[in-house]
Amino acid sequence: MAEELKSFPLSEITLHSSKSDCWLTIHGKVYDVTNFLEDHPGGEDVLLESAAKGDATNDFEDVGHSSAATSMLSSYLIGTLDTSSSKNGGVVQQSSKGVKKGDGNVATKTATLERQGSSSSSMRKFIVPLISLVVAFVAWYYYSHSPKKACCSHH
Ligand code: HEM
Repeated sequence: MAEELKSFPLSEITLHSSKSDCWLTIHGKVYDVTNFLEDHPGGEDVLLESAAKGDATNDFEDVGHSSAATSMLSSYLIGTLDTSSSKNGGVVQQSSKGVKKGDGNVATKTATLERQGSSSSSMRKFIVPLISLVVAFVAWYYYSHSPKKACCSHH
């Protein structure tokens, strides 16, 4: 009898990050490691930290766990990661960073545009009087060196 695994959004997994209730997700599967905390050769703290993030995939892989460790996972399996919540503004596996990064990029782009906008407008503020000055100087130069003046001067 194939049991349907329950699916949990990442936001719910992160709620279970205490010593007495500790869930984490690795490769899209959700594990309740509460009873494993004390037995984990890497210590309980790392598990609790990963649980607080929810997605422990990278942490688990970075350590280079043995195949024995990987096969232990199945005994703690309680469900799968619900990725559909991302469409409703939720967070998905490995994408909480991505989402934030995306927002960050938009913010950076906006800031850059704003900066460009303000710099180009300050450029205009600077260039307009400069051009007026140049025009005024050229006008004065031609006026004071005009042939008419030279012709009518009696020096
Ligand atoms: C349910 C998930 C996990 C299981 C079943 C598990 C199991 C194991 C096992 C059996 C070992 C001994 C070495 C080996 O066989 O590879 C180990 C070591 C280790 N684990 Fe995990 N682990 C899990 C999750 C994590 C997570 C999320 C981290 C986060 C960083 C982590 C960090 C470590 C570290 C640092 C060691 C090395 C300990 C040492 O060599 O002193 N583990 N783990």
